[in-house]
Amino acid sequence: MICVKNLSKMFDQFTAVDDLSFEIQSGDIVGFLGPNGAGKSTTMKMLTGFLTPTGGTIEFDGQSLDSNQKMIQKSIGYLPEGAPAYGDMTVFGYLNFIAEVRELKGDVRRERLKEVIEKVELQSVLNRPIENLSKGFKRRVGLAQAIIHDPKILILDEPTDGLDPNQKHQVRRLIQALSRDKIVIISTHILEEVTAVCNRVMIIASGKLKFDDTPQALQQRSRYYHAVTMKLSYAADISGLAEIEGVADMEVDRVSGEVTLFPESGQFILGPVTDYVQHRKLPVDSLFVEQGRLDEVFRSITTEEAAA
Ligand SMILES: Nc1ncnc2c1ncn2[C@@H]1O[C@H](COP(=O)(O)OP(=O)(O)OP(=O)(O)O)[C@@H](O)[C@H]1O
Repeated sequence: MICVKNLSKMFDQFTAVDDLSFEIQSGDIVGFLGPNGAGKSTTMKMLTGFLTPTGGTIEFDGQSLDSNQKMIQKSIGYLPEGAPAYGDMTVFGYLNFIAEVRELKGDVRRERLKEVIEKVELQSVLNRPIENLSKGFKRRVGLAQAIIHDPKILILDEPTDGLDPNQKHQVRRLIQALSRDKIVIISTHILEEVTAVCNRVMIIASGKLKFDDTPQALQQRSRYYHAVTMKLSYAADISGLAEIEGVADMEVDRVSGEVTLFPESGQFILGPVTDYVQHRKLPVDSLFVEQGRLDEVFRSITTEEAAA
């Protein structure tokens, strides 16, 4: 378990991380979200012992990071932002070097290297210098070095940054497969990533924790949660839609032409809306219940902070 209390980091007079407190249990895959400059990387660097906090405490299984850094770092795998590596080394040379640094020896090292290379699918580039690889392969090499010693805690700073959609999918699957019995913390700008991979979301803005709950709870915060959106095949009189019982508001998207009906608090309006549409024979092409729009909640949570 990771226990963080009142963590802060100042760079001169600037507060990058401001009084963060949270606990993370084994099995948690935490999505760490926040706008640019929110303090995600700084927090991750403090969790991994690369940066010393200005204030607060970090404990792993009851042991303070401050006084047990070397021992705790052995159980952490870290993919820093941008996945830095020694560019002139070959992929195999680099991973072998990291395995050595992680004190893996003999058969265990050979086995781990084989396993990780297969898992991250690096077989085709093993003898190529890292600097000549595509961005996607560089990220994968970064991921491989982070997991080589089978750490209990994985801290991944934007692991899918710069990957194409197929590679993103592959890395997410890999993170999910790796996550059993581990703590995984990933920072990302991709909101869909948290619903695809994480069971917990933490949002920070200006160094402060603004949200800490499940991805579903985040979606439920959206004003679109359980709204009904429909598209009509041609213009029709829709004024009555706003009068349906349980409907609080109606909006028409000028670009897409979609009509969205927002429910009153706690109401589920799909039934009355479909009844109305059928009864009035409205020319509806598509109609669905919204699950909540993450970009909208993210904006409202992080700009509340800016306004505060
Ligand atoms: N070494 C440093 N010296 C001074 N300021 C720093 C330093 N490192 C980070 N900062 C500042 O601290 C703030 C938080 O930076 P951080 O990199 O943690 O944000 P982030 O949430 O990871 O952002 P991004 O999503 O853009 O990677 C930023 O304003 C950044 O400029």
